[in-house]
Order: sequence, then C-alpha cells, then structure tokens
Amino acid sequence: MLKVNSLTYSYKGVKSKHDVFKNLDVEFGPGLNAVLGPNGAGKSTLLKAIFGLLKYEGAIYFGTESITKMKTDEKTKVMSYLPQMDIDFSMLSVLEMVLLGRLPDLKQRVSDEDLNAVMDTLEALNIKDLAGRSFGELSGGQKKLVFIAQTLVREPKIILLDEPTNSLDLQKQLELCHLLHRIIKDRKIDIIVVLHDINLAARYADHIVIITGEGEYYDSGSAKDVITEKMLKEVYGVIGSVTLDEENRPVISAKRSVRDS
Ligand SMILES: Nc1ncnc2c1ncn2[C@@H]1O[C@H](COP(=O)(O)OP(=O)(O)OP(=O)(O)O)[C@@H](O)[C@H]1O
Repeated sequence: MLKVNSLTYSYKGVKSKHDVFKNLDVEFGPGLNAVLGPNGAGKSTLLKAIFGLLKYEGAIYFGTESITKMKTDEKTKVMSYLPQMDIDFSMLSVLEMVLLGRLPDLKQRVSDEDLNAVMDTLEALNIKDLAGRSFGELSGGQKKLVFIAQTLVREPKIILLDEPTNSLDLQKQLELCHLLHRIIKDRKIDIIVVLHDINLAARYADHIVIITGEGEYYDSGSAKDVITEKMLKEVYGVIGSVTLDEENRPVISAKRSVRDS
C-alpha cells in the first residue's frame, strides 16, 4: 500500500512561505484509510502530494514502485482523485460529466463499455435518474455525488477522496461509506479519504491516520486504537468521551473546547 517517506513541503507565496510538512512519515493500510486532523493540518496537501500536484521533497511509494518518479500519465492510471474544491458550473449533462472521469482511457469514440461504466457508477450512487440533467442545475449534494461518480468510474488501484461526505445528507454519507467498502471488496483497491466526521471514520475506516494542527504525524492504526479521549484533547483541543458501540467501534461525544472553561 502507500507509504510516504520524509515528506517536506512549503507553499511559497510572493512575500511569504508557509511550511506544511517537515519530514512527515505516514504508512497507509489496505482497504479504507481515513485521514483525520484539525483545519489546516495539511490533509488536502497530503492528498495533493500523493496525486503529484505538488513539488515536494521526500518520496512516496505504492508497494515498491516510486509514485514520486512516475510520469503523469502513469500516475493517472494508478490513482484517481477527488479534490476538495469542485467547479460549480458546467453546461455538460451529468452523464457527460461522469464520462470525463474516463478521459485518460477514452478513445475517439465513446464505447459501450465507457457508457456502461458510467451508468453502473450512477446506479451505485443512486443518482441514475440524474443522468440526463444539466450539471449546473443540480443541488450542492447532487453535484458532489456527480464528482464522486467521476472519480469512481475509472478503475484505478488507489482512490483519493478529499472530504467526499461534505454537503451530503446523513443517509447519503452512510451509503457512500458503504459503497466505498463494496468497491474495495469487488475491485481489490485501496481508498484514502479525508474526513472531518470522526464517528464516520471510526465506523467505516479500516485504518486511520491522524495529523496534528502543526502538520505532524500523531498516530495511526485501527479506530479503537487511535480514537481516544487523549487524542481528542491533544489533536482537536476538545474535551469529550469515547465509548464503544455494539460492534466494538469507538463513538465520540464532544463536550467542549479546551479554550472554553
Ligand atoms: N495555496 C496555498 N498557499 C499558501 N498556503 C496554503 C495554500 N493552501 C493551503 N495552505 C496552508 O497550508 C496549510 C495546510 O492546508 P490544507 O488545506 O492542506 O489543510 P487541511 O488539513 O486540508 O485543512 P481543512 O480541514 O481546513 O480543509 C494551512 O495552514 C493552509 O493555510
């Protein structure tokens, strides 16, 4: 699976430089990986680095292959990526938007295989009825599901999703996590997902990576091992309790910020 070795990255502006990571080491596990951490920790930056959108120091490996050294077209075959920021308007239909997800493999003519893959993905996300609608007219949550479909319609080895549950209602959040599990099982791929909902991560993730507000590695492992009252306080600055549900998964109840006495 993916391994990040000694990742160092700073955003360089015209006047200033913002250090995000200094020698960050992270190892992901098989299946569904959740990346947790407070605002500004560097979660999106980590996904961008993995997908090759940033010039960083360090090395990222997929098994024994160096992702850092891969050419862009090789990288897009191995991975697909859903960024946090989506475009909001497009004249394309939902079907055409999702078809764009297969762009790296598309021939001059769209094949039945491409169309079937699009319709199967729309069906899996329960949005087949939107196929003919214009993307620009959809609600925020429906647009999000279309972008998720665009990411899933290809068949890469790794899928990177930055806050995919944002703007989805509760039922769709749960259905999406369930679907990700099904995809992992059916296609034998690995998924890395940035989440803010700790309970959702605890319920669905096979492996959790926690980054501090300073962009440092804090902990990783099973939900039961890493989601603790100590972690909530040290990483999120929150006083809360952690209990185990009937499936032995941690459930957090946040009580107050450490800043509020
Ligand atoms: N283009 C940029 N130029 C300068 N600084 C940036 C840029 N993008 C992000 N940053 C800074 O880098 C740090 C990490 O940002 P990043 O978006 O990776 O955090 P995050 O953990 O994904 O946050 P959030 O949970 O709020 O989405 C933040 O301090 C942010 O202000």
